[in-house]
Amino acid sequence: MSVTPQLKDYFGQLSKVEDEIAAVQHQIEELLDRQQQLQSKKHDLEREIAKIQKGGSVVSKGDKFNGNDFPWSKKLDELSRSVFKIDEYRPHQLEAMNATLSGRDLILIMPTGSGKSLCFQLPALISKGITLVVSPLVSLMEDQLMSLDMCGVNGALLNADSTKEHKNYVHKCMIDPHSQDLKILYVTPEKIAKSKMFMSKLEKMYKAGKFARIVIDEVHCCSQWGHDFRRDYKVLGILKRQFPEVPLLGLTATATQHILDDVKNLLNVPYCMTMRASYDRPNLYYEVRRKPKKHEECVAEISKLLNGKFKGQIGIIYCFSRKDCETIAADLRKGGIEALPYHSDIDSSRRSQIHRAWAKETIQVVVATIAFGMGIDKPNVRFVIHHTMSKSVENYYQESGRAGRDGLPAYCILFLGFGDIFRQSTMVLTETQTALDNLYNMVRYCTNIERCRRSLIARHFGESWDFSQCSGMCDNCRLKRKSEDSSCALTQNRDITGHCQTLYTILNKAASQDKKLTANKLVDIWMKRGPSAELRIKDQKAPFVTDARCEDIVCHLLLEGYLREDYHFTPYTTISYVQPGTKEKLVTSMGKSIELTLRTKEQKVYDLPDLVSEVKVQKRSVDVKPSEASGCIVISDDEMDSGYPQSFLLSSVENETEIIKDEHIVSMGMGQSSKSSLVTDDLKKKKKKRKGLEVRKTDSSQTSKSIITKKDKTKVRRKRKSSDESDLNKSKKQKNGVSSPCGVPKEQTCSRLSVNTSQDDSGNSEDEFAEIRAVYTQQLEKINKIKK
Ligand SMILES: Nc1ncnc2c1ncn2[C@@H]1O[C@H](COP(=O)(O)OP(=O)(O)OP(=O)(O)O)[C@@H](O)[C@H]1O
Repeated sequence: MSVTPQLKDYFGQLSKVEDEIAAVQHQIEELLDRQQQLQSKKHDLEREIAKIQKGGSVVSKGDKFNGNDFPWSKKLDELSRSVFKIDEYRPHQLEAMNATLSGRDLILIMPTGSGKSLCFQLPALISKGITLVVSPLVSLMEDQLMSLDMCGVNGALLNADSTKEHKNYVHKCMIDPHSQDLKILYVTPEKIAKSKMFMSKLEKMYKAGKFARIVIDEVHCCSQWGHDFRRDYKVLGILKRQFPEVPLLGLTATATQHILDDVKNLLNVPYCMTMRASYDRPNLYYEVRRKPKKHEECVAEISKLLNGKFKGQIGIIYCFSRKDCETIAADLRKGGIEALPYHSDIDSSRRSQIHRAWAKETIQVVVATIAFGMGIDKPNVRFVIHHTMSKSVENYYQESGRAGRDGLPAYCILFLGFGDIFRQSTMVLTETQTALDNLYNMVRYCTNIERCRRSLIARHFGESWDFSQCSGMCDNCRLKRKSEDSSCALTQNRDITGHCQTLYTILNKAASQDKKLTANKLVDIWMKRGPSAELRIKDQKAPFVTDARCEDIVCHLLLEGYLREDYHFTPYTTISYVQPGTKEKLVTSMGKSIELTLRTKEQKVYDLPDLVSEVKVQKRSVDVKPSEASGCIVISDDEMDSGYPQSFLLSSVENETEIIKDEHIVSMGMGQSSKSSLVTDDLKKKKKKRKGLEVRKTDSSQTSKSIITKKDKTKVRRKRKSSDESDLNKSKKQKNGVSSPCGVPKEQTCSRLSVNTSQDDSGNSEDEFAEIRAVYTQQLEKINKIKK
């Protein structure tokens, strides 16, 4: 299609508007950050003032319900101790219970594992009559009934499997004004939606003055904008319409403002009270890792975690499919890890068996689909690993939130794989209108390399949260903290317009041959490899970036609308192809430029052979300097100038991602072959004086060289200790973590680089996690101080 002047004009205007929107968006982000900081400061100041003025009580919205002077307060305290064995309420529990006991309709939003159930279970014992609890899963209700039973509370469940006798008993309790037996009745939403008989019993219960409270668990399921929409939840509005006098309590861990408004309308409680606890789970450490391309490598990385820093600890690995669960669990078992799969194809008795084995800690890890979900109430889950990213931020928050319910540090590690984006998108495509947007928001969370992950989650749920409170409890903040020691900016924007144009050329060439390309195939053709040679662009050179970077670019272009997914349905599967997006003309005709934020320095930790202590990165090769076998060597500028040590030229070391191995070394300067002969006495003396791990930049007369010197003996020793015997024997070839500026062109190398431990659990993981624990403890102290 030719571009007419009018069209050109419109495109020009569109481009300007888009630029302005981007600029405004940037300002909004900055202002929101500032707002978060100010609000947090404001709350701290208010607390301090309140402490002084009121002898410690905190002014907050829920204050009205915060007291202990309600008619039921004494009984509430008694029962919490005697029945539930609880000495102290958690934040918002008391306010929520007082509000619902005062007859207020309330939606309570508290993080996973924060104790929402108590907020209706305890009031149920105080109120006259029966509390009706609508819950989405029978297993969830059964778990709760089991715990209630252990506390001596009489609860019941009605579902399709209930026997006639059980139904009769429950119906009798519902309508008999004298029966005080039953306190809590659990039903599925289907029961409300489909059983007229049950509704008539509820009417009678209402008339008999025995309808104490309506509780809707996982209340976000009402909204089709939510991540867990249940059709039958939509009819629950009937409850408040039929029983307006009965207080309603909605519970959820996740609801954006938009979902909340929707839920309130659907439930016929548009003006009900909302209590929202912070989404932040300060004890959870969030991290996103790039998923290794090969399945075996990914399993190896996970095994390393499970046998390393998570050894002896209990956790969950979430996978995309049932097949993935089976394969990964089997592979982990081969490596000696007690892992079992859990998914909906496994029959329910076996599932319960696996759940019990995990709960009793006879297995270390459950490798599960999201079927292993709601209602998991194990307090000491120390890690949740996502082998495949979740389909929305809400899902991720819920799934990862199963870690650390005891409040102690726990780790949430997500492996982001390029292909997983498309596996998920073809899956969620037909779910709800917003499913794809939700997925793309999740991808945005994963690909964000700048912002604090907990503030990204908080922002997603519309919460103002001061990200400075994270202080290193997510990978991005940790890197930021480390980079503050160096003089380099952590990120920089790169122009990727040329790459985008190349991709358009490839896609258009494919279209002209009536072919469609998946994202992976597009990257292959762009990288000039794979079978579809006829689609390669003749004059185009393979981009001088890694696979990973190519994928980042495609991903960014998708998220920003320069590319789009185009789905194709076959009788067996759905395929996602990539097409130019709606913004194609902006780039091809209007000269619009596109930028992508990248890390200035790839703070990757490399496994270097022991021969290497120093790396100088050039385009596709890396010059290394030999070290002594211990890996502890100091090379000063003088030594460099004096011609020591020899230089090795490494071949085929791909920027950023490759592990540098001995076989990469194709030449050694000046024929040096014995590493022991490389170490002079003088050097040995010097190395003892130095400590720390740093990268220095030295300027020779011709070029500026990036040099990494590895000086931390203790670190190296610790690393060596941790690797097994055979590794030690092979130590001439492997495992000596040194940070490298690989991938950064010479002129962009930094004077100091720090180690990205988020990518490394081989060497100093214990140090790293000790550090995280220390940060966490500090935070906890801060929080406790504020609370007091
Ligand atoms: N005040 C408290 N003190 C100590 N433990 C508590 C307190 N309140 C609740 N708990 C315990 O915390 C655990 C989690 O509570 P609960 O299952 O109610 O969480 P939840 O908020 O409903 O989580 P989810 O959203 O994941 O279902 C339970 O074992 C519960 O007994």
